[in-house]
Amino acid sequence: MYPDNNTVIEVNKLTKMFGNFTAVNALSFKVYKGEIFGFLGANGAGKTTAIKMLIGISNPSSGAAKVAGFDVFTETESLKKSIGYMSQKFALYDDLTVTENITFFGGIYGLSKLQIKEKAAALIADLNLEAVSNNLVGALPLGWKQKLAFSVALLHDPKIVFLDEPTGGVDPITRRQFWELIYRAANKGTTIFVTTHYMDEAEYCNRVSIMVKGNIEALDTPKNLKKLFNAASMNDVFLKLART
Ligand SMILES: Nc1ncnc2c1ncn2[C@@H]1O[C@H](COP(=O)(O)OP(=O)(O)OP(=O)(O)O)[C@@H](O)[C@H]1O
Repeated sequence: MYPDNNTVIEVNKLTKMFGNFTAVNALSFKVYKGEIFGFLGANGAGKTTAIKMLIGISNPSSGAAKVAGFDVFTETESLKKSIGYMSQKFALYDDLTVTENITFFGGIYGLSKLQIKEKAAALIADLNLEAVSNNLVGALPLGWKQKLAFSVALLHDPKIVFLDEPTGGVDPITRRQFWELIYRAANKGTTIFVTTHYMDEAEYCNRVSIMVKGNIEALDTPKNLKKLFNAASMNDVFLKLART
């Protein structure tokens, strides 16, 4: 399905130690253009530590990785320009309006004034935010904030967007709507690297890896993982692995 020349993330024995503690242990995997890659694991499994290395803000202890063609040790500035990032904890500025947030992040991403104006108009229309474009983001419902934060993370047309628990705290219908945006971005060729604790979302991914105590214990399509673990759902797969 995904030929090797479409590899956008290539990880080889990537490891992170904190003193004597191995938080991420020799991860090796590839992620492809336009793929929705689920990066699962229980609390403390090492997901955030791995993501920090992949987005170029934490030096690996050993191993190698290329993200969007850039080395995570030596080319972090170019790497950062080629990716988008959104987490549950840090997204947008509550005390700026919708338009101001878009303008601010567009500037950080190095877009021109004209590009920002055009992209802001398209984004606001796309998300049906016309009526609230001059409202403070802090006053928006959480689900709207998340959709806006995702769209802002895509402003500079990154090759890959990293989503660290992007849908925490909202209801299943709102999460489903968020995933519609993910599918649209993936269909346009953007790679989605997503962590989640919601197993229904794991089912939506093209492939899923499951980390247990710093190791990737399983990596395949949801369909194959269910077969492999003789499980009815990804929830069952996850519980079987997490219990081992
Ligand atoms: N800076 C640090 N120094 C020491 N230990 C750390 C540091 N950062 C993370 N850890 C430890 O590394 C392990 C993995 O943490 P990490 O935050 O990557 O897990 P996670 O899978 O992202 O968990 P969660 O789902 O709760 O976000 C944990 O045991 C954590 O305590």
